[in-house]
Amino acid sequence: MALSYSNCPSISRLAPARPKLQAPFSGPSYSYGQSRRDFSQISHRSTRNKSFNVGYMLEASSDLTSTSRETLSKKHENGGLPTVRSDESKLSAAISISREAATVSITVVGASGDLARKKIFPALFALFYEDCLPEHFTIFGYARSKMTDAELRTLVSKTLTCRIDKRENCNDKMEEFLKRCFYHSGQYDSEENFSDLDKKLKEHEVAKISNRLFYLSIPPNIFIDVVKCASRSASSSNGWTRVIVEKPFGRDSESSAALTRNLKQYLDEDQIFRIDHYLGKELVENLSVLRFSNLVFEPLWSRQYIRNVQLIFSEDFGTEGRGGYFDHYGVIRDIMQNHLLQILALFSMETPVSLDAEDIRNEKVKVLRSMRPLQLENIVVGQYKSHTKGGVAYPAYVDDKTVAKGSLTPTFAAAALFIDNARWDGVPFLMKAGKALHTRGTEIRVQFRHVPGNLYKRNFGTDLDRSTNELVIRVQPDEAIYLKINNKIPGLGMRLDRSNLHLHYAARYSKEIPDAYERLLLDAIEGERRLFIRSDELDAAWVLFTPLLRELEDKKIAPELYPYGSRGPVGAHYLAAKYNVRWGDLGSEH
Ligand SMILES: NC(=O)C1=CN([C@@H]2O[C@H](COP(=O)(O)OP(=O)(O)OC[C@H]3O[C@@H](n4cnc5c(N)ncnc54)[C@H](OP(=O)(O)O)[C@@H]3O)[C@@H](O)[C@H]2O)C=CC1
Ligand SMILES: O=C1O[C@H](COP(=O)(O)O)[C@@H](O)[C@H](O)[C@H]1O
Repeated sequence: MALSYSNCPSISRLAPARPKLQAPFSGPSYSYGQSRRDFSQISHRSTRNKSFNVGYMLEASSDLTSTSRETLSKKHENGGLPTVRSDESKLSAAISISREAATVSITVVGASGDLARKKIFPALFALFYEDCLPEHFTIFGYARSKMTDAELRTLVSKTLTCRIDKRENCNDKMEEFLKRCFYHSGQYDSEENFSDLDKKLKEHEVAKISNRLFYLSIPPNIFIDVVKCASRSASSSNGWTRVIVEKPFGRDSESSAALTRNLKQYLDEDQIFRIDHYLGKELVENLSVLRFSNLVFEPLWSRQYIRNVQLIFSEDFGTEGRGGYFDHYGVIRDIMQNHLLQILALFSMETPVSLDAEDIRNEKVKVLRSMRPLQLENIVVGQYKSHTKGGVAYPAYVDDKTVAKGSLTPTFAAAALFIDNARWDGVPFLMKAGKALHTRGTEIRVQFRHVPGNLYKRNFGTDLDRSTNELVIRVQPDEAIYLKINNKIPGLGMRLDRSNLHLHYAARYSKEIPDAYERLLLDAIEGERRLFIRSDELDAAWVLFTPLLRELEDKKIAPELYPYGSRGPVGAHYLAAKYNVRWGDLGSEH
């Protein structure tokens, strides 16, 4: 059955970008560009917007033949709104032909591994299920393990699931998807093996243009070998070649800079898609919408009204199975320096000029560069120890055989960070991240200041803090946004209580929320870079954490032990108390 994109959900999330200043077809890597998801919006947009949609569409159509590209380019240069209007249907037709004229080959390097099985193949299937993959696409698994195509398909099929709201034809769809999956076994440092892959990819690239996406789902020590071999022996000869790089992006400023330098020996920055999957989470993406499209929030978004901001990550399981990796990095590098810091940057950045990837990333870099590097007195580290509960014995971190004996690696950390700019001067941004805690969840909590001269302060008793407003963005699980307000309890008396204005996603939206990897894979295929980390962002992030990480290691700071399944070390409460903050209770809406 021929596939079409027609059912792929239109993405109102991709708002029109600013017109590009450079020529749309310049540069070494083709930008297959924005999706037909954008094109589906064209007819709803104003004439004014159409002018930059042309730029957008031109970029999108970089896989057109040169003649049609030139024709489209000329139309753009003419500034030609009238032309655009009259030629809209021709343009759409040309673009749809162009899409048929390109194959996208997706190679998952490290296909035998955990992430590939758990996240990448299921995300690709979900995109296929939603008709979001191009008509001509092929998926190749690449790793050292010996496997046939059939064995890969069996491996992959075990983790595929169908969308809960659309179960029809699920098995057919799975079969169809699996038929497009192939496997090539090879070494990560063998150009010859990548040349063989190249030949196999070519056999499946039926369209005129071949675009290639490599997903590096492998340990970081082999990133460069793979990039070197893939770029020399298996990059596209007439379309784009992009590489998704998984974290960790180094261990500190130096190693991260070295990684970037080495990647750039073989790739241009715009071919590198550094993934932080938290940026693909629905509520993280919604942060900007909440802030910049609701008048009620943005005016309050500063030191004037916000007392503190909390970014809390908690997992109710340990490092099971990933101790080897984790012990080399620890929770500060694994969660704080990337996932939580990225959320912080989006939360606190100034209004970008537009929703264009570069404009957003410019603002993120600015705010990161306004932050104070973390200091030892503003951090508490912990490590889980064994604990028996209900007759079940839970292991200590150091019981993991892949973890070094006597390891001091933190599995928990709490930190106070500060942004030294006019908007946020003096506001503590508190981060807390831990494994093997009592619950699983990620939340952003915004505690507002007291109401000055509050007429009702008598009604709150002595604990004024309980009467301040709090905005909670529950990133996961059970996505929700709620605002804690004070309210009069109905009746003849004047008693107040705390109530929540509540947006509960499961109740409000029937559609299942896509996994972060789906969104990010689709963006990478479409050349949308907004949710990927630029190298200067990464540098700025490491500057904040590197001195502290070095000090922790040099001074061999011992983590405070906490029982598996507990709420973490008490030191985290002392740290918060130092800044007059009480941690929000994750998952609790009271
Ligand atoms: N798993 C997860 O939940 C997450 C993982 N990541 C990152 O994604 C990447 C992949 O993670 P994950 O799938 O867990 O990793 P794995 O440890 O499962 O490794 C993936 C594959 O790489 C090959 N490999 C493993 N170790 C080595 C080695 N020392 N030298 C050469 N090849 C090796 C193996 O394939 P073969 O032997 O067949 O060649 C393995 O199947 C990593 O960078 C990780 O940090 C990021 C976020 C979450
Ligand atoms: O990047 C990582 O993220 C996972 C948590 O991701 P989530 O989407 O399940 O919240 C974490 O378990 C892992 O240690 C870390 O490397």
